[in-house]
Amino acid sequence: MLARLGRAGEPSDRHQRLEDHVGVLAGERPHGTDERGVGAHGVVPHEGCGLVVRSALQRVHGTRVSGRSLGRDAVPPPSKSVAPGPPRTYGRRVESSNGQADAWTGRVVRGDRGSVRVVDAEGGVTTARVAVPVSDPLDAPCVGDWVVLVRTGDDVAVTDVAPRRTLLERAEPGGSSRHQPLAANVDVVAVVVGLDQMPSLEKVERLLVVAWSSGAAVHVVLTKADVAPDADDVAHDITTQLGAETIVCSARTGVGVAEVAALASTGGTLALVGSSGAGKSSLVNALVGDEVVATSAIRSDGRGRHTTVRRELVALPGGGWIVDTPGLRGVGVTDSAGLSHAFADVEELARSCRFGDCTHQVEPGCAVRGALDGGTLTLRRYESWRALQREAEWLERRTDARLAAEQNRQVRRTTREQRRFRRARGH
Ligand SMILES: Nc1nc2c(ncn2[C@@H]2O[C@H](COP(=O)(O)OP(=O)(O)OP(=O)(O)O)[C@@H](O)[C@H]2O)c(=O)[nH]1
Ligand SMILES: [Zn+2]
Repeated sequence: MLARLGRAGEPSDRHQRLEDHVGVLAGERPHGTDERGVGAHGVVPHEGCGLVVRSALQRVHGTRVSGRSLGRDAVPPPSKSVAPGPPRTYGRRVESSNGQADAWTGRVVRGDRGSVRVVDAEGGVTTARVAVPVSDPLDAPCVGDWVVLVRTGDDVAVTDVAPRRTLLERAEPGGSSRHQPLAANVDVVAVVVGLDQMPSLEKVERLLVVAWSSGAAVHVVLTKADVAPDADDVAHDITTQLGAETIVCSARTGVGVAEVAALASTGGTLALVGSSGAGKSSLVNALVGDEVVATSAIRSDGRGRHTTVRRELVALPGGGWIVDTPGLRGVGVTDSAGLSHAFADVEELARSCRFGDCTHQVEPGCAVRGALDGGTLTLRRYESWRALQREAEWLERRTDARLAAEQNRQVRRTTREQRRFRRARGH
């Protein structure tokens, strides 16, 4: 199995590793990154699948294009085509070493429990069973992942997931320390905020932390500008108070939609996050120019507003890809890396406090309190930072405790098995 990126590492280290893993399976390189070779990334063939995955991946990357291609003719055509068709570079059929199975690569456009839909180079979509070990929910292939598919008879299985360049994730609802993958290999995360209500800066800050934790670039998209005469003032406040780049748009009138599309137009992947009803699905429809995602307004059963149940990767007409995520009601802050980005101003102040372990409460020489007193930092932002920081720390402790408990269970299981084995052999 391919190594998964750990989330527990030092933020900068994690992001460096994310960068190092750029484009392992991708036939096209994400914008803002260099073309890199595959072999250097330590891609390991999946044990027992009988395929030379490494050379397959090299071929996908265009470093080894010669040789026989047996997949194409040996395999029934994929079930369906997506429109508009994805770039042909999205994956390629690859050679099998045993002549019994064949394999190819592609990108997950939709993830369901236990199965995924994968688009390949020809634009075909295949539903495949997930056959990679998933001990942590984060290991499960999710939308945006580059995967290796293997066909054996009628069975198509995902046998490998490429290391993720970026990963948008959230803490599972209900206070659990488990994390849920939302979208992988995203280049830009847009935090979508509906201007039909006065946006809560704390909520936007929370979403910004989640967005920055992914390792992708981040923008705030203020939508429904058609019902907000003060849209530009709100944008100004968000830019100055939260330090985030902001786009004002309306799915209804089309204002600013091209600007949002430009975030992904160089072939990148754009993910939308935001609370339920913010206007994400409507924005996807406006961007794609089609009713591709059900919006709240056309839901007929009247049961709540959680309309976008499926997070599908959709091709944008002007290039690039977009994925909508379900409305995040209670988003858990997943790690401190995102916090450092979303509160870069406050964390920079904290670094210049006199004491390294300053709690920014009563200590002399506290730069944070100094900024509060001097009026350059608002109490609102300071309190929002403290609250999210406490939450991230709590979650990290819970995660460590859970991982330790799982490790203990594994050790006990192995010891039990060894004992049984020795007994069976008469020792
Ligand atoms: N006036 C106005 N209303 C909009 C706009 N975009 C969306 N809406 C309305 O806002 C409501 C919610 O829009 P959705 O696009 O379904 O919101 P969502 O963020 O996808 O919601 P979830 O799928 O629940 O996460 C619907 O009634 C839309 O018609 C806009 O630009 N202007
Ligand atoms: Zn301090």
